Amino acid sequence: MLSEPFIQVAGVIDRKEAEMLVECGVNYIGFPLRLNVHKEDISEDCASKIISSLPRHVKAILITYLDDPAEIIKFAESLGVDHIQLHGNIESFKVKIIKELRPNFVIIKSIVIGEQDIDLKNYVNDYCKYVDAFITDTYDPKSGASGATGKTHDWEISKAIVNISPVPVILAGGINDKNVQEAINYVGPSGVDSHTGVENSEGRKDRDLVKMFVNNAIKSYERRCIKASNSTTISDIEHLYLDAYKGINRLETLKYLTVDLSETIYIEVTALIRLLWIICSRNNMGLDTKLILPKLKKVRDFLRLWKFPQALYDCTGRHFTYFCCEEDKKYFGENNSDSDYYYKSLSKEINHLINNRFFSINTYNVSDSHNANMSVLHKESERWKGDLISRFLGEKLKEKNSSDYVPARIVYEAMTNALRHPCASYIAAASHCDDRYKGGSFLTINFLDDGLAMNETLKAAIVANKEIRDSISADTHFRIKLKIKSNDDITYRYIDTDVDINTLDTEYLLFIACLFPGVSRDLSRSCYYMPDEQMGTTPGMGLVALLNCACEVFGGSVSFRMGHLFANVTKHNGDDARYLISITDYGKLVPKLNGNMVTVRLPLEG
Ligand SMILES: O=C(O)c1ccccc1NCC(=O)[C@H](O)[C@H](O)COP(=O)(O)O
Repeated sequence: MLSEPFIQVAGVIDRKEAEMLVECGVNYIGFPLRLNVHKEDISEDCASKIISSLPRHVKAILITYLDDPAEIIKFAESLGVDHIQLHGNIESFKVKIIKELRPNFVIIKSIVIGEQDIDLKNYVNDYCKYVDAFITDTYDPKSGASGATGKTHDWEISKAIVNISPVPVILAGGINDKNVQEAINYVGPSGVDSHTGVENSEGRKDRDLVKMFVNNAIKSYERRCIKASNSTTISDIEHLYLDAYKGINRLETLKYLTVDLSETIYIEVTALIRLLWIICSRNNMGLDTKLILPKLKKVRDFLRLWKFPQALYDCTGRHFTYFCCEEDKKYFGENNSDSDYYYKSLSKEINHLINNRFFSINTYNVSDSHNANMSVLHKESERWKGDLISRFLGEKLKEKNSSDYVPARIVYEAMTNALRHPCASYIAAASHCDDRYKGGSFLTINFLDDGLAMNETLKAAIVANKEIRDSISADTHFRIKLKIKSNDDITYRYIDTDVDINTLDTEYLLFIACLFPGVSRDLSRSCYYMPDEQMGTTPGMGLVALLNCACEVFGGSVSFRMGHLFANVTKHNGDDARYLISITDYGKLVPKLNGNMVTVRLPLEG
């Protein structure tokens, strides 16, 4: 694991220089040794002495052209380093051997732009399994050097590598105090490296240049901007989020983050919810997020229509304008009163739910008071029984309402779970019609909370030896077919819901166990627990009822997002399994998400 922000300077000449780099805030020092083109700056003996004197937070990196795994390991260990930058043409199977022999080694593989004609995608796919990061560097055809050239390369190529690589990418080659900000903003690397760019005319590292290089790099890293596309869906926001996380600069540590919606001409409600979640969690950690609003007035009006300003206020206690970039504040008033004005002028049955695309986003603060939580539940599920929505659903849903299985029931079941288990401070419920999802037309209802992920809650209950399963509802048994996607592998397995949950070993199974009948008994940890008799539901059958309504009655799907796992549940047609659950493990690509996200999709006519 690399620390953040990654700022490397390579080629120290002596101990004094190394101390100066540390004082200036450099956290990685590169020692180019055993090279076949360059003369070394320092003897191996002297390098080893400097390495042993570095403070713990500064890491030494051995930069080498060696390509024999045993020799590399021996050399690194004799120097006292566990970070290696493989700068030569070492084959991937050899990198694999190093990783297997020394899993604790942090391996960075160089990709020298212009040196060889390689297929970048294949190269990245081939090496990424065994390396912790890539570093892009410049080839100088005149001197034949592939490092310390002082020359930049085509950043478009490095940017493409950042986009395709699942591991962090560091940018090197001609980087200095003057271009480092532009380089970070353009390429979006997870770290930067400089050698000759911070040297004076005598080839010694210059304190002022190093200081400016480090400070400018840090400034850029603190102010990352993520830009949404013109048609912004939840998966776009997810990808922006993934990309931002892929680097070592995580959203939760970035001091300032700007989300640029300026080009957006269409935005899904679920994308807004995802954004809401990101902004709220950052706000809770005291980190600042700014929004550049859509240029198109129609889209800014949609934000009002979906009550996004109000939702942000509900979740953070800060007015929407707090999150707007200075020049955008004029679009929304100093308080949220202009959104009330908008509603008054718009009402007219909210333009028949905006020309038949039914949009809503409601955010509720939830508390530890039973009455308050019941009123939240009541408010949202009653809203779904209202005339206008019923009429809309009656016309549009493929499976027409039957008295028991109206979407209000789905809303009720989803909200009940969100209120009971995760100890959340807010719950958001949003809905919209999406006619672009997998070619069909769907009503999408999205629930989001900021509490403890359901699988974590279950894990905690198991560890605490709590009674987690209700015996009556656990009598309902069925079989699930699991499809597990992890990296490039897909595996299938069957699981019956009558297994003993305490014996479930993997995280996937624990995740799935949350959907088993009867699970819920006492998962509430120390937070407020709503007695089942007051909720009026069978214990532990909330999620089962939700799956039953959405997948079987309406022929739709339910997706769950917990931690770094994502599961999509559909009715299974084929063997004796009742549901097909596809699990995608984002693994190390994303940190665990705090909270739960449940998305229900119900097919619509036409
Ligand atoms: O730094 C070296 O002397 C070196 C020599 C041969 C291969 C690689 C080398 N260094 C790799 C680096 O990480 C350099 O810092 C990188 O090439 C950037 O150098 P510069 O363009 O001078 O900033």
